[in-house]
Amino acid sequence: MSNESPARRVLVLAHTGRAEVREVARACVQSLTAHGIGVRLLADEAADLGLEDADGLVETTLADHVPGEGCELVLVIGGDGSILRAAELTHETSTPLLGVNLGHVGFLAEAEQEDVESTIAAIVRRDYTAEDRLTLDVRVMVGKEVLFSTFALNEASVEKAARERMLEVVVEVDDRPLSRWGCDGVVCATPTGSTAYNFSAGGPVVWPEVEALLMVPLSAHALFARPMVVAPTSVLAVEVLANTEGSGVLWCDGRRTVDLPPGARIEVRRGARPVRLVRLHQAPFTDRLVAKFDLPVEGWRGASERRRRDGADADGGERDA
Ligand SMILES: NC(=O)c1ccc[n+]([C@@H]2O[C@H](COP(=O)([O-])OP(=O)(O)OC[C@H]3O[C@@H](n4cnc5c(N)ncnc54)[C@H](O)[C@@H]3O)[C@@H](O)[C@H]2O)c1
Ligand SMILES: Nc1ncnc2c1ncn2[C@@H]1O[C@H](COP(=O)(O)OP(=O)(O)OP(=O)(O)O)[C@@H](O)[C@H]1O
Repeated sequence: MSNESPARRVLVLAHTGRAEVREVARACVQSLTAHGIGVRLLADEAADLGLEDADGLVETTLADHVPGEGCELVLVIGGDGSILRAAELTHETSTPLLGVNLGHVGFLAEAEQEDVESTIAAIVRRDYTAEDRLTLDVRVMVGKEVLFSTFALNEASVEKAARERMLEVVVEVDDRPLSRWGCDGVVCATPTGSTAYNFSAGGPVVWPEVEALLMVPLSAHALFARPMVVAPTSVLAVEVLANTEGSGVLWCDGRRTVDLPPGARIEVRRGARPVRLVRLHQAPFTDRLVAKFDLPVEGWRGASERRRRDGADADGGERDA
């Protein structure tokens, strides 16, 4: 490994368990270094990529390294799970994340596999912006003791631990009790997470520029069990009843977890530190939703479609009957 310190440095994180990801990751490392940009790799991923002995502009993280420190962005090669993992690894440094989707959905990714070359070119030209995504700060209290604290980019989900028992909770907004539910769980989500677990639970899709916190119950056995949207300044809480047999489990972004004993109280508020996602194009969120969820839009006749057709006609395209 080299001791030289490059003027520019990118952290490359890859889902190295997959052969096609390894191939794309190696190509990205080669291309970035060929443009004089330093690449940092996690030590185990460098080994998986066969780059542990690479020198020049490639460096691996040392035990005392904060992975994203000193890096202008993180190139994440994988799917949404990889981006959530990257958010965890770099939360401290708020280094912007640029996802290249080699997963299944890749809702959070900005580029697809076929865009790798243009993505590297945009990095080289510094032709990108970073968008702040609202996060959650999540704290689990048992009595006065803080049992666990973490952040979430998608959601904090309080779930029942045993499949044969409902979870008994009281939910609270801004220090006022709202309702008591026997349920499978409660999802507290961000706008970013609105298309993930919240979406499956019947919560609303929230455009990312909206600042809000969401709360949606999972299979609540109750007449009032609607998805809720509250101000970003609100504080949500879910209390697992103290005198209940069912205990629970907290999951944040499907990654950070803790068991919830009866009496646990989970507090969720806007995170102090956003996650920054790199934008390469200014494509509207609506287009991403349509593309990723494969929504039917044939027959739409809006203004931009009319302009597009008029342009095609002027170029000799066929006119509609
Ligand atoms: N019933 C459900 O829908 C359910 C259950 C558990 C977890 N999840 C989600 O899985 C996430 C963890 O993702 P993973 O990839 O590590 O696990 P995973 O491999 O189990 O994938 C979960 C799915 O959620 C998608 N996803 C993740 N974040 C998304 C987002 N912001 N918008 C749209 N789709 C998104 C992924 O692409 C994937 O298809 C959690 O944060 C949670 O939102 C969903
Ligand atoms: N280098 C890695 N080592 C170990 N696990 C990883 C690595 N990269 C990603 N993962 C984990 O693998 C799982 C799947 O990640 P991936 O990004 O491929 O998501 P996916 O589910 O295949 O795609 P999508 O989420 O877009 O549908 C996630 O839990 C993620 O945290």
